[in-house]
Amino acid sequence: MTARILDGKAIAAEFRNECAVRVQRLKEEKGLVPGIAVVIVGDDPASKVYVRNKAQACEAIGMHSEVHPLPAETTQAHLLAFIHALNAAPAIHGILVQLPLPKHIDGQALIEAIDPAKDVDGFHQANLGGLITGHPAFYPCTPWGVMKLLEHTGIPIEGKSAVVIGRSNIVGKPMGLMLVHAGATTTICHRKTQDLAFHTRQADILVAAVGKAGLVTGDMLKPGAVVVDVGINRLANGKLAGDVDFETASQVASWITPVPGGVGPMTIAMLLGNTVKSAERAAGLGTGAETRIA
Ligand SMILES: Nc1nc(=O)c2c([nH]1)NC[C@@H]1CN(c3ccc(C(=O)N[C@@H](CCC(=O)O)C(=O)O)cc3)C=[N+]21
Repeated sequence: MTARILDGKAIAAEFRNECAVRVQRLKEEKGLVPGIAVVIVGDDPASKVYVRNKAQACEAIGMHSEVHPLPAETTQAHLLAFIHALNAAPAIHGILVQLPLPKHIDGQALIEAIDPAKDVDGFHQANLGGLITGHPAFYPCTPWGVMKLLEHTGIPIEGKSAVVIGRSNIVGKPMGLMLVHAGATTTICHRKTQDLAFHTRQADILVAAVGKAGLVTGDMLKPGAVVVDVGINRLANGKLAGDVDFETASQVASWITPVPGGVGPMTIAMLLGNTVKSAERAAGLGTGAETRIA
């Protein structure tokens, strides 16, 4: 079998176009421009690239975006005060604190300081907790983007066997919950899992979110599986690679995401979606179909 490419770049572009229409409607009907504030502490070079990409994506659909670069030695107290000010700013509908943060900063405390109604990353406890019952204010962008990719295959999730590799708070755990909500029998594997291949071979849907290049090879897959690669690993030669060995996996899978051009662009598109959603709520507009998963 040769897998079909699950083209995140194209699907993200389509979703961004839908967001642009919603931004236009907000402007015309409510005179409101959705706004996002990105706080970036220190000068991690990778973070700078991401933040620039996010800002460009926002501006391209007519949103307001502001980036607040703060020096690495900024204090926790200053950052908390900064976030409180953004919470109170009416022009700001989404607040994102770029991770990773310098070591002296308590990142969790910063995330909890964000108004959950502006937590467009979906990282606040109130939103991650809301995932349990299925009604958070915002879904975390990466797993939500994965759900959109799965939807695109047209393959029903209900009753399928899903395996997530990775148990992080921002990808693996919320991903597992979303798949459960969508009706998949779901296993979350992680570094303590005894026989990873035993589990992955059962998977109709496999999501790898570990950060280890080449972890998943074709021989570990069930023939016809849908394979979603969340990993972004910078190789020694400067190239990006996922957690999945594309060469062998694409011989066995029915659908597979590339890296780059798979999950990454979806993450950014979902961030825009969450910010537009937040602005729609502020304007008293509906929060219907676009908030549902799968
Ligand atoms: N508060 C916070 N929220 C985040 O969502 C967040 C964060 N911090 N810190 C860093 C990670 C990483 N992340 C990516 C988003 C898009 C691409 C992306 O678009 N990647 C392109 C390739 C980009 C390249 O060439 O480097 C692709 O996969 O095609 C990658 C990584 C969001 N993150």
